[in-house]
Amino acid sequence: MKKINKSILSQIIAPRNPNSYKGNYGKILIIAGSLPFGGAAIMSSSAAVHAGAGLVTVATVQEKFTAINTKIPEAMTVDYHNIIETSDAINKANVIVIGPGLGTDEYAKSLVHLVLDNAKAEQTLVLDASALTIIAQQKLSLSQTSANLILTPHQGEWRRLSGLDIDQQTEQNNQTAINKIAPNALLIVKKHHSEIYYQDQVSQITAGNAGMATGGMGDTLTGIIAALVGQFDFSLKTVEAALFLHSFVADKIFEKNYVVLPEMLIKNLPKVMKKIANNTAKG
Ligand SMILES: NC(=O)C1=CN([C@@H]2O[C@H](COP(=O)(O)OP(=O)(O)OC[C@H]3O[C@@H](n4cnc5c(N)ncnc54)[C@H](O)[C@@H]3O)[C@@H](O)[C@H]2O)[C@@H](O)CC1
Ligand SMILES: Nc1ncnc2c1ncn2[C@@H]1O[C@H](COP(=O)(O)OP(=O)(O)O)[C@@H](O)[C@H]1O
Ligand SMILES: [Mg+2]
Repeated sequence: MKKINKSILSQIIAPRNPNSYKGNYGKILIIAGSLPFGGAAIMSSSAAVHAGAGLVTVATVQEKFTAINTKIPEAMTVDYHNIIETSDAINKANVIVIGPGLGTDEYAKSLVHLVLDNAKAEQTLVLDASALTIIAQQKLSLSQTSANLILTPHQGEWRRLSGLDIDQQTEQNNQTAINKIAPNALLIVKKHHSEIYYQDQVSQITAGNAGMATGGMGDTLTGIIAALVGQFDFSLKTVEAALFLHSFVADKIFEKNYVVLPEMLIKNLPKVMKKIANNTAKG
């Protein structure tokens, strides 16, 4: 299994073109949150904004708009109960994230169907958390969508999707399972030293720490992945860089802190990315 190290960061994260504007850095739509899980939508969208996404829209329940607007004024909001506005936002996005804090009720299920039915080839779709649980419960096929697919289950969600118990989640078994579920998808199995499976290539990050074992850390990762794909386009390397960046920033924080909270990680993203981009520029 290939190990992903720090060098991946400077292969992807580059200085910005002086003549660029927000439209050059990705339109991200994050379909997330529900009454009990407002924080997931906040952490995912805040991570996307701080990792450099040009425009971020959160589709969620109206009750959470004030919290989102207060915490992340950069992000726009759409009421996901308004199907016309949500469909329009799906059409306009470069990257769509669905699942963090969405819950698994009938309405959440209909949103997962809406996205799977409407995502287009030039878009990237990140399926996380509740969306993965819905796909597993309903045995939904992922073959009808032509978008680039990124699945980000933790080991418990991967168990639901693949039917593999955690001690059976070996490289070989995971590869066979993703080839059956969605052969063209990029799969991240999240754990200590997360693994990436994509078109017969398997890689693993060596960064990451137990301080990250806190609610919202995966929601944060989805925002970082979306932001990097929005800025640097979909590729295995872009997703490897996003996964590594998440744990790399967390490791720096963990040197001096007992736990790594999503907010601490998110706040550090612009500075760490600037340092990487400066090094990239130096060659
Ligand atoms: N502040 C918030 O709004 C938060 C909302 N969250 C949302 O809560 C919903 C439920 O997600 P959960 O992941 O909590 O619950 P799940 O029920 O999907 O997964 C937890 C189950 O997986 C098992 N498991 C095995 N290996 C694991 C691993 N490496 N990491 C995590 N669990 C593992 C656990 O033992 C447990 O049985 C999702 O929509 C999620 O996005 C969470 O992200 C936490 C924070
Ligand atoms: N002990 C650990 N070592 C390294 N990374 C960890 C550890 N615990 C959690 N993480 C990382 O934190 C994130 C947790 O994701 P997830 O379980 O989906 O969180 P949530 O749904 O609460 O946002 C994953 O990226 C995972 O790899
Ligand atoms: Mg999660």
